[in-house]
Amino acid sequence: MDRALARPAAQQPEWPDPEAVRGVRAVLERVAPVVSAEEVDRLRARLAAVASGTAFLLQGGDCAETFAATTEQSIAGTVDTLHRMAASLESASGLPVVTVGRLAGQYAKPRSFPTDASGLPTYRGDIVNGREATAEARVPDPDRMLRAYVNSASAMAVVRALHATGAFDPSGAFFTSHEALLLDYERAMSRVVEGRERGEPKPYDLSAHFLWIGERTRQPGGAHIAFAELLANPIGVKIGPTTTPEQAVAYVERLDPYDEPGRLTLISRMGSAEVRRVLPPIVEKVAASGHTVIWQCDPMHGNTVRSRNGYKTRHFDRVLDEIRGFVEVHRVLGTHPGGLHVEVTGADVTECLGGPGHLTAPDLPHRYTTACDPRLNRAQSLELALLVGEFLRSA
Ligand SMILES: O=C[C@H](O)[C@H](O)COP(=O)(O)O
Ligand SMILES: C=C(OP(=O)(O)O)C(=O)O
Repeated sequence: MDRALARPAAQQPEWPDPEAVRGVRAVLERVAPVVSAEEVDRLRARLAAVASGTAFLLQGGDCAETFAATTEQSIAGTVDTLHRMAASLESASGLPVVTVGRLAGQYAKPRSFPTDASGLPTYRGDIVNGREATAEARVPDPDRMLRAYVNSASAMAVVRALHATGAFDPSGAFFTSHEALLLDYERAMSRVVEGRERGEPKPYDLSAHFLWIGERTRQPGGAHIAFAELLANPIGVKIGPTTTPEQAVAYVERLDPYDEPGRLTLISRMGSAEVRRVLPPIVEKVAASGHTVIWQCDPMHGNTVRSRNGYKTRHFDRVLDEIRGFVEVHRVLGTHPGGLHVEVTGADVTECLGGPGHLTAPDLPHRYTTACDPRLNRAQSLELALLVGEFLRSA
C-alpha cells in the first residue's frame, strides 16, 4: 500500500505538521472500523445483481456532510428519503433496489481552486478544515480526521438503530459510501482481512462499504486509482465528459481485472448537453472488453451552474434530462442503466431550481444550507424518483 500511496495524489491538504498527521493515523489504524468486512462482501454480492441487470442501485445523500449537521434528525431524513425513492423505483422498474447512502463519512471535498473568492485557502470538507471564512479555520487540522471517524461511527449507529426499529423494510438493506479522497484517512481505516477474496488476505477500507474515486482524482498515474486497485470493497469511478473510451477500458482492466460483476461502477457525470454524445462510445468499448460493470448516472455534477443572484445551483429539468439521456443510451446499446447517484437531503432546502415547488433564483437564499454543492430537497427527490421510475418502465 505504501508504494501505491507514494504516487502523486491530487487534492490533498498541505498539513502544517506531518508528525501530527502520523500520530492521528496511528490512532485510526487501531480503532474499531465503521463497517464490517462481512457487510462489504454482502454489498458486493448485491451489486453483482445490479451489474448483471437484475437489480438497480440508488446512491445518494449530502454533497458534503458536516459535523454540526450529523444529527439523528438529518440522518433519518436522508435515509427515509432514499428509502421512499427506492420504493418508487422498485415498483416502477420491477427490479429490487440496492440503497447506498452518501453518508456516515462524506466529509472530504475536492475543490476547483485552492483559494476561495476572498483569497482564503478553500474549504476542503470538515475532515480537513473549517468552513468559517477565517484564515485560522482554514488551516488543515489532522485532529479533524478523528472527529470524522467518531461522527461516521455515530452516524452508522443511527442508521443501524433506524433499521432495527422496523421503520424500514428489513430487506432494503442500507449501505454507506463516500469519496475516497483524503488518503491519510482512507489508508488508516483500511484493514487486511484474512480468508476472503479468493482466499487471500486483502485490504478492506472499513470507513464505508462502497468508495468512489472522483473526477478530479482519477489520474491513471495517481495514488487514488492505485489505492482503489488494492481494495476488496466495491469501487466507483466518476467519469466526466473528457473521458475517452480507451481511458474507461483502462480503468476497467485495472480495477476489475478478474471481471467480477459488482466490483466496479462507472459513474457517468457528463452533463445533460453531453451525455448522448459522449457516453455511447464509452459504453460500447467497455462492453466489447467483456467486463460487466455497473453503469450509474450522476446527473448532478455535470449540470452545476451559477444563478443570476450568485448561487451554485442545478435545475431539476437538466438533472432529469441527463438521466433520460443516460437511459436512452443504454436502451439503444442493450446495456443496463443500472443506477442513480444523487445529492439529496430529507430537508426542505432551496438549493436546486425547478421541481414540484417550481423554485426560482429568488427562492434560493431562503434555505440554502449546503456546505458545498446544491442538493435536491425531499420533494424534488421524490418527484425525481417517480419520473425516473417511469423512464425505466417505459424504456
Ligand atoms: O462536489 C463536487 C466538488 O467538490 C465541487 O463541485 C467543487 O466545487 P467548487 O467548484 O466550488 O470547488
Ligand atoms: C466531487 C464529486 O463529484 P465529481 O468527482 O464527479 O465532481 C462528488 O460526487 O462529491
